[in-house]
Amino acid sequence: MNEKDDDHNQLNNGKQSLKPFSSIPGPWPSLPLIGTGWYNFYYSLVGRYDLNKLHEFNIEKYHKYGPIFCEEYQWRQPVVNIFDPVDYETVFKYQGRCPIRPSNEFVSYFRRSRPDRYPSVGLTNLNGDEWYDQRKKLEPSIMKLSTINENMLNQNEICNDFIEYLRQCMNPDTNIVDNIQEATYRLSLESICMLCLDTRIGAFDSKTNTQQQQSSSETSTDAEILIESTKLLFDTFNELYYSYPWWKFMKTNAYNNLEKAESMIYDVASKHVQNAIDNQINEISDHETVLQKLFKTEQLTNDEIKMAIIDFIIGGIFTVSNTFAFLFYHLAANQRVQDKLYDEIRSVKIDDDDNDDILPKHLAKMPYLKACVQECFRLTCPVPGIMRITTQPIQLSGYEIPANTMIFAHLMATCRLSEYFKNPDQFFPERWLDPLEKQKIHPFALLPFGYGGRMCLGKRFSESELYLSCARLIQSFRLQLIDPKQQLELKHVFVVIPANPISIKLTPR
Ligand code: HEM
Repeated sequence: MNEKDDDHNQLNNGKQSLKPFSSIPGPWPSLPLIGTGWYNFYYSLVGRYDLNKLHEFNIEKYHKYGPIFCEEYQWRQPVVNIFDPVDYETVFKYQGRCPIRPSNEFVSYFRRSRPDRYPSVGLTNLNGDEWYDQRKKLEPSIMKLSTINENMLNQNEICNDFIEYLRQCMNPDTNIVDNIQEATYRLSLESICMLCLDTRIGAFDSKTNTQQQQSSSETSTDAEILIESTKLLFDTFNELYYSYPWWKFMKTNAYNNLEKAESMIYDVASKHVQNAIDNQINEISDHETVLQKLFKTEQLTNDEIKMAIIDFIIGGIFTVSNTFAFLFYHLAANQRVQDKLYDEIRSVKIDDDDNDDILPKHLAKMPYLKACVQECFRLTCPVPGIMRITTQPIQLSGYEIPANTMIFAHLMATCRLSEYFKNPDQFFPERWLDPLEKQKIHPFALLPFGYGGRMCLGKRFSESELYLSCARLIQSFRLQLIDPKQQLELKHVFVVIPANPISIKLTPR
């Protein structure tokens, strides 16, 4: 969609039949100050509303009100909730040159209070021309396919260490790895640091169990501090984003934890970024790292580069590691799919198996692997939804939506509804490969990384990391659940993660 198209007012199409904004269904009445917040409060009293189960509650509301409903949040600010891919298409196609995503006010507030550290609130929290300017400077450094492909050999080395780390974690009698997420956090942290800094942060160096970490932070490595602080950060996001903003009036527990997590991440990450800056600034290497590319970008200060990389690290740990955990669970729970995937990997590597490395040329011949990752995103997308503020009047599900309206697109819920996906609870990668099945899926029904100008900056890197590391793991081990009937429960902590540790039996191939 170009700017000229954006100027076109979408409301002009079929205006006569539009229903007014005020007639959008939703909880009622809307009270002074708290709007329809009483609804969530009422359901929390009867045990149905729980911040960690928001993803389920949203599906309940869908069944009650339909694919579009309006709620009013603090100070009666209306929020239009949508579930229909047709409406997603409208929102994302008419978002203009600078799509507006409401910032995390609490992060912005904290970062503004530390101008000595943060030159701005960071790309994720910027809007308008300031966002556009930063995005144009940062995007080429991390979204280029050549950057991602050049990183593949490094990523293979990280996979060797990941596989070795799993061998160490495994119970030698049963081959069971308890809590595979502890390993996937390390994998995703090591990978994002390698991409951005061209340095190994040493995430697999020490195997400290969670109990030890809790009792003594001195035993934690830098990698463990980054992982634990990121977990704490997302926990506080959940509370600060979805609860009443008491933090604006006094420092709440959640806000104190946000300060603590942001500060710990800054201290550790900025030390590593500074080391990389000192070591690499004049280094000539066969490929340019993200850091070196950022250095070449005119008008980016050292502090801006540091902050961008810190935000890439924060963005890269939690989302990718939990996607890995989901993916390994689905493959362990679906032996038919895993066998088919293993056959695909073997057939691609059969003429070229000097070592276990998987390179872009191999990935290009692995459509089933890509379908497995796609299906994992559909069934268990770590980002449950995306918010936007409309930049012009639009129509959604036949209702008139004025400019400046807050929209919540419930991406994850859509993927779980039979209205949009056949047998939505089944892990069935073939739906993405069979042309007849695929054409029944709306192109905007699965958008794990968002869409358009504000789409995730880590999309390319995350996909390649997921493909490669998954292929390497399946090449080395058969994955099995200890209890084949074990259900995957989800927990909403701003993103969606497994509610309980996932234990997997890894039988060497
Ligand atoms: C499975 C992995 C990931 C998922 C599912 C994911 C998903 C998302 C989503 C849904 C958005 C919002 C897009 C929108 O508003 O349209 C986003 C934004 C963002 N992501 Fe990711 N992400 C992932 C990994 C990463 C990684 C590895 C990085 C590190 C480079 C990253 C960096 C960012 C940044 C910087 C933004 C803000 C972009 C902007 O506001 O312009 N993400 N991500």
